[in-house]
Amino acid sequence: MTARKGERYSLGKLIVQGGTPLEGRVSISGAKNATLAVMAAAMMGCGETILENIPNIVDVEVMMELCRELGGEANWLEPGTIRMVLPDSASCKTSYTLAKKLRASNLLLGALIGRFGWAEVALPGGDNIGSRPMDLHIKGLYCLGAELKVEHGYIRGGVIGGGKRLTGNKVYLDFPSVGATENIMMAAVLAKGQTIIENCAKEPEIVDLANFLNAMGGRVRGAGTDLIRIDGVQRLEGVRYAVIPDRVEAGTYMVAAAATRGRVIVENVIPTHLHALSAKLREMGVTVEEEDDQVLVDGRGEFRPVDIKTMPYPGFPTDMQSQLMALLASVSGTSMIVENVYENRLRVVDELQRMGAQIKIEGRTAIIDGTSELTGAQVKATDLRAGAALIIAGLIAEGETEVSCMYHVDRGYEHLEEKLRSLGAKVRRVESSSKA
Ligand SMILES: CC(=O)N[C@H]1[C@@H](OP(=O)(O)OP(=O)(O)OC[C@H]2O[C@@H](n3ccc(=O)[nH]c3=O)[C@H](O)[C@@H]2O)O[C@H](CO)[C@@H](O)[C@@H]1O
Ligand SMILES: C=C(OP(=O)(O)O)C(=O)O
Repeated sequence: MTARKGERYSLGKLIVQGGTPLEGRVSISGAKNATLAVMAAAMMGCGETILENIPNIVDVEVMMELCRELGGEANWLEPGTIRMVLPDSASCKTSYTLAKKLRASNLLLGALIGRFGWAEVALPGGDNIGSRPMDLHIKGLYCLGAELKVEHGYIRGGVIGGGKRLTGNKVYLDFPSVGATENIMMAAVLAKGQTIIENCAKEPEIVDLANFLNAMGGRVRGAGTDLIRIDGVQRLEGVRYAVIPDRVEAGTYMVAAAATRGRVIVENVIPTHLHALSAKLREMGVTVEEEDDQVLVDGRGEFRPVDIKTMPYPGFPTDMQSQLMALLASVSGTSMIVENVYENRLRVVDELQRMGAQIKIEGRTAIIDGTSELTGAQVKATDLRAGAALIIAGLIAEGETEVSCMYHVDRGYEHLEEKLRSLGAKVRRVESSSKA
């Protein structure tokens, strides 16, 4: 596949001309967060794995680089399809340089310890949206017999007393952490005996990972409920697998359609994954109709303000909160958003205020008074979803908005400009030489 580095590693800005309702159809790419977990798990298989429906985004590129750094192979076979293989001679070490670029590098911990009994991984990066500790991952892996130390920015360690295989056990998570559930699942799938993860995460990405591990020969049951049971197997085989569609990308286009008072059919989605968002949009007065693998969003009506609390799945996703805030900033009346997952995920408010949004923060709550018109301004993406929110705000604002720090957005949205332009949006990328 030809490199498209100019686009994917862009430091550029997005210029958004507001005022055009989005109309048409948009097809949703594979889920970033499912892809990254499945890619980590692919490194546990003996032989090559072919993954389909893979989005061409920066985080996927970095995960492929991490696989190569470990001594494996990872390459695009065609758009949407990658091939990965990690041999028995893998190094089990990831560098700070790569690991810091994304959150999901932390999933190599469970994958490597599960397969090789040992790992040394640099602490991950990802969005700066609040404290993102690894204590639940480490405690969970300790229950399976791995002793891990955090030293000099790395998590190092392996099976207590040496050896390659962990031992299944009961793990209770204090909070249903997505990453901790994924790491423990991967470590447990090759452990001796049975592991039970209680109060685990229930996100669709967890179910996708379980399906992938099972396709490789694992025995994982209960994914999607709050108790996962895993019977350890001796080995996993490389397979061919297609990841689920991205519910956050889908949700972003749904909100953009509503915000611009447009009408868009969002295709290649699993509508049940979008229920928390669809319910809120309907409560606002937006028409949302589901059919098989598509959702129609029609925003040509009167909107009411709503209140939102972010929660683990099936609650309202934290990853959709900023985008909805941009929409609510244009809805008359007072709406409230309570961010329960990350204590610092309201930083987008400062940027929306530059565009004239009337939003106050009290603790973890944003109080949005949607009476004033948004106006185009120079703003910066403070994280991936904040960037998406500012683009939505730009689409409804009067005049031109310049969203800088687009590298955040490039971590998670495939072909963003093309997709927006196909819906009639006036957007263009301008390269810049600095990250600011
Ligand atoms: C790559 C990926 O899949 N990222 C998603 C994943 O992130 P990630 O897996 O990092 O999110 P978690 O579910 O682990 O984090 C949720 C909460 O748990 C806390 N926590 C987490 C782990 C831990 O050991 N200790 C602890 O206290 C975090 O501080 C946070 O407050 O789920 C988040 C919650 O849906 C999403 O926003 C991210 O898009
Ligand atoms: C927070 C997110 O990503 P990450 O966990 O990769 O930082 C996100 O996808 O919104």
